[in-house]
Amino acid sequence: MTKHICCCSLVGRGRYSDGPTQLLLCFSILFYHILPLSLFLKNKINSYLINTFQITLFWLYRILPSVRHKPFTPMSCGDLTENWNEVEPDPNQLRWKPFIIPKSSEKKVDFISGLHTVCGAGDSKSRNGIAIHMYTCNTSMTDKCFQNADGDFLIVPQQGEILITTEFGKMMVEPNEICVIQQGMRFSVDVFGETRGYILEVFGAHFELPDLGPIGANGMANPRDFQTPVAWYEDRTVATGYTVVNKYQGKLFSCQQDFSPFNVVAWHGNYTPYKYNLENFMVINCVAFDHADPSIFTVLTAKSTRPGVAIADFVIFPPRWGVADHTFRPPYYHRNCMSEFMGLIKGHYEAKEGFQPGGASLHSIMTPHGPDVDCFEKNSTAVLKPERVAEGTMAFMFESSFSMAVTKWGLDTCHRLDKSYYKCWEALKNHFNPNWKPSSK
Ligand SMILES: O=C(O)Cc1cc(O)ccc1O
Ligand SMILES: [Fe+2]
Repeated sequence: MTKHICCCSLVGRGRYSDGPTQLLLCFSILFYHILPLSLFLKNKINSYLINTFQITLFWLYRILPSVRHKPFTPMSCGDLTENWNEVEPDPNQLRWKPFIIPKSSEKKVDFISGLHTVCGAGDSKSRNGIAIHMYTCNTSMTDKCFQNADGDFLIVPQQGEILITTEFGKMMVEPNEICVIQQGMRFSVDVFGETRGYILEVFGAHFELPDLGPIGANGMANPRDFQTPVAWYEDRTVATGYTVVNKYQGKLFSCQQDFSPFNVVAWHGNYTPYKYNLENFMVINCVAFDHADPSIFTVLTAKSTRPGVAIADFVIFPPRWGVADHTFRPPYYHRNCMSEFMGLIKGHYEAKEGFQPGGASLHSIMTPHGPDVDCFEKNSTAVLKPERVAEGTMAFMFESSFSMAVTKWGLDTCHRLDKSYYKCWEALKNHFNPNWKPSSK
């Protein structure tokens, strides 16, 4: 079998080299995977293997160490939570209308105050779990940064580009691109209007490319298409106080310091933030008959310790050709041993009307779901010629082996739950005909 060398595992937990710009600083090494590591580079051409050992290391050469700050004190968490027992469990199919973005003329909301937890499971303390958040904001973070001590954020902008200043440099991330800010990396978000997006947070694992198995050397998300920032720094004293917000054990804390944390003059290593344009996804799919599992659309996965079982997969439904013969081409009706949270960046999802950009759906473990009645009827009799599917659209799924609980905000106080969702299947008819014969194969 072809040996594929394109697995990039940004694994491990680094410690920041956090002192003055000398080489005598701490670095971390973690022996984790048996895969070669590749480094996401600032340009698309020069992707290369950093080495063939199983290590994650990084050095940050900075002007002042992060330790020079006043003590952290608790602050309001708003709608951000890791309490999965706020409301009773709900096994129903759930669908949300587009989440409301506050108007800046009414209320200034930045990326942090605009975080709302929709659902999740597990726990940041035992380093095993997942949380799904929406961010809806209208104002840039000024003299304020965020760090997540609990896990990694995979950010999916849906409306409005976000300019993320990180300790490693700056990244502009537009809708149809995604980025990952790994555990502990400090960042600040600038926005340019009403802004909305989705966040998949994983505790205790990092995102990596899925193993390609029989696909071989290339396909799906290729390592060369991941981009990482170049070092950017400011040597800025902030006499009025710079605020560092720390998400720690599911709660928010803040502290003050008198300098910008974006004071990293240079960095080196393979534990970095990175971004990826979903247009670069090389789609693999059925070219004969039947409907492949959407795992073939996995962009990134956060593996659990159980082989083959993900804490969470980030899966997309990109524009593609549908060519399958003798096949009902849209998704099948199913119950899943995984939880499926779906969002829509743009366009229209093939299987359902009423699922709108900026909205979401959750089909929990073993909750039945599938195409709505119109999609079923239309595609049951459609002539199976080659057809473009999902042109101009981008839906995605956060698929998790965890049985997720929905928060009080998600079920109630966001006021976006579409209570009529179940009706889209009510008119499904019985078409069973025991005498039916296939006309031709
Ligand atoms: O439920 C969904 O819409 C997502 C999905 C799509 C698909 O093509 C097959 C299975 C699946 O869960
Ligand atoms: Fe599904």
